[in-house]
Amino acid sequence: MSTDLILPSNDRDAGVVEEICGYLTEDPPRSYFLFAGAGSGKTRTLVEVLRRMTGVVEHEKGGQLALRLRMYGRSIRVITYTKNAVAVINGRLGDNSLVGVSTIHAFCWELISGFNDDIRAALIALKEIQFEKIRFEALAKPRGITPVKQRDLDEITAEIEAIRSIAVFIYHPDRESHGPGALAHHNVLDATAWLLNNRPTLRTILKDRYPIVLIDESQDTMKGVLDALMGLAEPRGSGLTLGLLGDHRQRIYTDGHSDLPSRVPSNWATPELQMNHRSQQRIVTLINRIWVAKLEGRTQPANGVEQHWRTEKTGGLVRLFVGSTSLSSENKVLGERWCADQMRVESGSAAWNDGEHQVLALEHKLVAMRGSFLDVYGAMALLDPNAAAPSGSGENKGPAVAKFLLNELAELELCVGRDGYIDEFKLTEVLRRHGRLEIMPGDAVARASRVAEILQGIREFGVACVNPASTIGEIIAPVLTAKIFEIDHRLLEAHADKSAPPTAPTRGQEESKLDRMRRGWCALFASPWPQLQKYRNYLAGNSVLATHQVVKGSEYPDVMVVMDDVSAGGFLISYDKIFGGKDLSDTDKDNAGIGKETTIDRTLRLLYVTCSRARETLALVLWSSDTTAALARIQDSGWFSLDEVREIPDPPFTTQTP
Ligand SMILES: Nc1ncnc2c1ncn2[C@@H]1O[C@H](COP(=O)(O)OP(=O)(O)OP(=O)(O)O)[C@@H](O)[C@H]1O
Repeated sequence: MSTDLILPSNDRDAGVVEEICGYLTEDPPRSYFLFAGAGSGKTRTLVEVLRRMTGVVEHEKGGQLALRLRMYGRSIRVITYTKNAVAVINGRLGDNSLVGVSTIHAFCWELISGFNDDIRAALIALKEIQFEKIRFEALAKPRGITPVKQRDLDEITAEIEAIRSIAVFIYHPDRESHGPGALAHHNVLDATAWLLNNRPTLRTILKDRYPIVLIDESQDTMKGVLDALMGLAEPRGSGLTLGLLGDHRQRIYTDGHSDLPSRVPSNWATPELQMNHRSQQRIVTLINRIWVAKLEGRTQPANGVEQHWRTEKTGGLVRLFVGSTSLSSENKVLGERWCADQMRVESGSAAWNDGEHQVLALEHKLVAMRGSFLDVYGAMALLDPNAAAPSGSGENKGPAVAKFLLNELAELELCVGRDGYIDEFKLTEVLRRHGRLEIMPGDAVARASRVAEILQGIREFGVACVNPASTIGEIIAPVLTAKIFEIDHRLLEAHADKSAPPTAPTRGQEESKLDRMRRGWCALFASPWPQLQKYRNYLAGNSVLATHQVVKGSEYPDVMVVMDDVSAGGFLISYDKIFGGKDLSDTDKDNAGIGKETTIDRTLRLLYVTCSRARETLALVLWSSDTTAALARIQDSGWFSLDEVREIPDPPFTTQTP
């Protein structure tokens, strides 16, 4: 396969929409797997197909299909990975009663909710399978079922008994459910997969309601549900037609099949999108080369279409910066600023100057350090490790106990001018929105006194706000004292408690939730006030910082990918191994030997995803444990030309004036 192609046209994929419409309207219809690489315009293709299949855009066979769907009260179902993607597709599609778009969780719950006896049976069956697996594995070992294993087995038996006693199961796709009968997200997917495999009625209901199901990001779709649906779509003409859209090069979660293309039945159609409409030529050639790279430890096949850039996008700038990972975190951040400065000089793009380029780091802590909100992030992670960081699903609310700091306080802050002046009109609006005006005393004297109390609290808040040295604890004190909002009692109690925080546990030492949260509160109240706003922005996805994993589906003009294995501290990903600064471990070699997924496979895909987010310029910053070895390997790889690679100098870093 050649990597650098001369392009005849931007329209080489123009026939794919019609090709897919043909498969869906054949008699019997034919399932398909659409290979759609990064920036290939999957969503546009999907929406255009749906428009034709539902009679919005004139299409002879599509019009007939729409008529049949309408006659039998059926619709086409589209399953996407995030709620954001649901909104994008619905937005582009407009009002269309013949198409239902949802996440897989919402889809599964829609199918099974209310069938409480079936859900119960599924959950018990799944627990019994788990029980048998643990028992079987334990019996195969010389020590047999040890007391610890027996405890695990007893726990499962108790869980089965608890499930038996539940009459009604509850679930909400957009949030955690609590209380008796509450199902976790994975329970719903597992139960649906089990029921589709074991309950013919559910299969009939599904086919009858949704004869066509199209699944976006199928490479990351939970394999249990995907397998059940793929089984239902066989043989052709069974009543269910599937359309899978995906890019196995962009698989970053472990839920999906490790090599989906190889599992696609041979009688399915496999159309391909060959264009990359997003990125400049240099970025497209880089991702093409990355994907076909022959690397030691790679088990993942290099199958997939080579992409073509648009004829007018013949530019693009890529630089790889390599520095020593032994530098302190602070120096790494300064080093990355130096890299951004080099990008500014070489690309002439003002974004690199103004810090408007998108920084992608491997892990939330690294992002928090680069975004100067590490104290607040660390504190939030202690309050609720599962809710402190954006998840990529678009629903990031932060720890529920800190809701006041993330919502009401942010609104209050907007009522304060730069000089600490309070905009009373805005303030009244905020108080009204939170129902605080309704509970004002009716009596005129009491009311005046209450207003004075609130204003006093707000004024003190305003003064503290404009002082960047204020801590979060100091900022909220007057707001709490004046009881301006209704606040979670846990926050109130924590703020009133002036005791010192418990000491952090040592490695391997257990810590109670109470102690962990107390440490979180103390750290939060002691954190510098300006960090809170930065943290809120990050949580809401409005920051120029993100982790590698949450950028699925996004694109940015200028991207810096920070590759720092040591600070990230994980073991599943290692950029240094890909770039040659670190040797493969024995486990990597063993896994590669038996064809099991390796660190190299996972890291390569993540690198593919991050690089393919860039439209114009891309800076890769590698913090390596052996810069000399890495630089030599990089030279051999052929991914970059010599003048695209820079060694990051030792600190102090000097930048050039713009
Ligand atoms: N046919 C087209 N002509 C011109 N631009 C297009 C076309 N299709 C898509 N684009 C543009 O290319 C960019 C990438 O499209 P899109 O985000 O839909 O790709 P994608 O396939 O979802 O990519 P990824 O899987 O990498 O997230 C967008 O800016 C989009 O507007």
